[in-house]
Amino acid sequence: MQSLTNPELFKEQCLINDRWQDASNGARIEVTNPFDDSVIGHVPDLTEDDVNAAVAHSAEAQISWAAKTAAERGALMQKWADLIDENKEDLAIIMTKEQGKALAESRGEIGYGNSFIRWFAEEGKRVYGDVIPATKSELRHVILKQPIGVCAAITPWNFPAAMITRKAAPALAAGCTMIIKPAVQTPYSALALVALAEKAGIPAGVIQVVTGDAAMIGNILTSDERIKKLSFTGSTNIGRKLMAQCAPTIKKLSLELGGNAPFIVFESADLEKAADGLIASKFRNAGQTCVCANRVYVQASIKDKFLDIFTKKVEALKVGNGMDKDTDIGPLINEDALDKVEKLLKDATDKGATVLAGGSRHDASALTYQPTVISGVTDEMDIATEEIFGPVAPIFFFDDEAEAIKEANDTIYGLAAYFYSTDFAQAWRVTEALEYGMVGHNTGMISTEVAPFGGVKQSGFGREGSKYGIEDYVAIKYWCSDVR
Ligand SMILES: NC(=O)c1ccc[n+]([C@@H]2O[C@H](COP(=O)([O-])OP(=O)(O)OC[C@H]3O[C@@H](n4cnc5c(N)ncnc54)[C@H](O)[C@@H]3O)[C@@H](O)[C@H]2O)c1
Ligand SMILES: O=C[C@H](O)CS(=O)(=O)O
Repeated sequence: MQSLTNPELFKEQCLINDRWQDASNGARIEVTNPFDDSVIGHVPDLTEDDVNAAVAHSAEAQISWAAKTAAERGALMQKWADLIDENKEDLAIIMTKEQGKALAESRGEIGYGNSFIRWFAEEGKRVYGDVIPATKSELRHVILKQPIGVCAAITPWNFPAAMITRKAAPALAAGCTMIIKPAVQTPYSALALVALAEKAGIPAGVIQVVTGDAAMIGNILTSDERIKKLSFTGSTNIGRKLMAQCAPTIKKLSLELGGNAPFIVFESADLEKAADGLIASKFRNAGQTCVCANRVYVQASIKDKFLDIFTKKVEALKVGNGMDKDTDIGPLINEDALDKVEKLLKDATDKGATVLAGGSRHDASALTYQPTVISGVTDEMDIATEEIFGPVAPIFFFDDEAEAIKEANDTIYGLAAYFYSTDFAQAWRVTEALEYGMVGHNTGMISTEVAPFGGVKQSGFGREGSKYGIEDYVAIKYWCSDVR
């Protein structure tokens, strides 16, 4: 890949144990740039034997990795984080080339992803147990927390780096090893991160990336007894499937799944701030994030004023090549994603919605779409229940708080929700009433390594980041001892 300061970061092989290798049968998968459909390169289409070898190396490496102290693991993780910081621009270029997002967003994701490595390098030192007061004079009750062992991660294309480190960091800090299967559309960010982990001195087999047929690799990662936990981030449909595949071996599971975030603008809101927050939440990554505003509810009493402010901001957004510094919105990931956006929009307008801005493909390239606002959206439209995963803001209207809460909660999902209000009594009521794992109040950007990221209902379970995130990678052992 041209334009990299450190071309060695562009890996077209997988690191299995201590060797960068092709698939044993030489099979390869082509990877393209979603902005112009140019071929970026190829990655191995690994065989079952190749993936099973990675599992074996992971199991072997886990023993010595767990034997290190948390401080020793943390020091190696900090070296890894230092190398990521040093190579941030190259990592961002790789990400924009393979995923399409604006370069500024890629830089942001690299920093966000690295924050998990630094956070858990420290959290690993705080995996405390307990000594419980004796129930009898001769008995001692002690609680140990130990690493659960070999872990696997299956990650999506929309955040090719952060979804990797948000899983690998707590796993490694706890003394686990990790095998990662990135999305086939965006493998290079994962491979570059692992190359830097190797350079930092993280031992062979501790963190590996396997590329190839998703179903085949998934079958191995969900069924192999040696793998004790699977962490999946992706669609709810695939999450259900993987959950079922993990059942026979009772694997520990974390599921970060789909979303359908409501974004509520109450009449007491600062409308300028609300419009800025909606731009940030809705159009980040061209609307391809699990926590994007997916349904916008505007109180009827301020709808005209808010829509005027918001629509003008949407029309100012620039669509283009993510590598151009002025680009706000890059391409969608593939033709299927674009087709879905067009189908949802046609269904909505056929059923009476009105286009206030955008509404069609952009001429910047084949997979770009105009940032779009539609109003007069109703529950009868498919866009009310489906995750759009594109730059379209559907506007609903409501009269009172009770109606807004009822509408906001009317979904199988429960990942993120947002509302703007300067009435703090209302803020307490609304936050407590919203059935979501995360609530943004007067902000459209909530994600940080210090807070627990995750959902309820069919958005999954488990939490990533925060003081809670490492708990998913340890097992509690109760030791009862008669000291007579
Ligand atoms: N909750 C979160 O933190 C979060 C974060 C990012 C994305 N997502 C969700 O992910 C979805 C978009 O990402 P996507 O299109 O990559 O999702 P996806 O579910 O299609 O794919 C996610 C990962 O699963 C793999 N996969 C697909 N089928 C598989 C199978 N049968 N066995 C094993 N692995 C399989 C894919 O190759 C990819 O690596 C959206 O629904 C979005 O909301 C959620
Ligand atoms: O798409 C899902 C990501 O988790 C979004 S965020 O970058 O963590 O907000």
